[in-house]
Amino acid sequence: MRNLILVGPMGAGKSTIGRLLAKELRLPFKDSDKEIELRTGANIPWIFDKEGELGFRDREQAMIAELCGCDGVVLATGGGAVMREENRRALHAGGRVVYLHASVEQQVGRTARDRNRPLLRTANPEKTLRDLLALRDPLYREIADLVVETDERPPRMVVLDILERLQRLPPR
Ligand SMILES: Nc1ncnc2c1ncn2[C@@H]1O[C@H](COP(=O)(O)OP(=O)(O)O)[C@@H](O)[C@H]1O
Ligand SMILES: O=C(O)C1=C[C@@H](OP(=O)(O)O)[C@@H](O)[C@H](O)C1
Ligand SMILES: [Mg+2]
Repeated sequence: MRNLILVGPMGAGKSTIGRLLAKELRLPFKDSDKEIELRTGANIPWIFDKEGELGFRDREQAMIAELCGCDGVVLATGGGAVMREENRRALHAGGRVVYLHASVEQQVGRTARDRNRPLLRTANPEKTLRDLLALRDPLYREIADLVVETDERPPRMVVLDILERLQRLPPR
């Protein structure tokens, strides 16, 4: 399989664990959101403000298509990447897909201090995360080769679990 791709909700740890996995595997690491920021020179909240969510999703779709065409990279996606069917197809075809699962309670704790997620600027971020997870969880599962629990486990332990379970996956 060409790439190793992380999907899952905000605060699951895709960016953190992707970086550690890439280091461990000595592969390049790409974070779709970071690549969009590098390419545009703007941060994610600014893009949402100026272009709306639709503008961001179009940029995200183009970036996912490009990054899924790479060979031998670890790729962290944004939590909403699975919302578009075109992205799900590209991600599934682009390599092994790992769904990093986190409970809503853990997501709340891990995202509370970070102002960089425009979708969580709501009166009740916990409800927002719960509603998004209800909608997206089946989509993460639809394309995942592995579902990995991240609740109450430090990133290093999640990384070791992924590496061990990847070895035991049958070929697709
Ligand atoms: N397994 C974990 N246990 C505790 N904290 C974590 C874990 N994974 C990530 N974090 C922390 O949660 C926050 C969000 O992680 P991040 O990698 O940005 O998530 P994502 O990219 O999935 O939104 C960061 O502060 C990170 O250090
Ligand atoms: O869930 C989402 O729709 C989003 C998740 C974010 O990435 P992380 O999942 O890395 O926080 C980022 O792409 C954007 O703010 C939208
Ligand atoms: Mg991230």
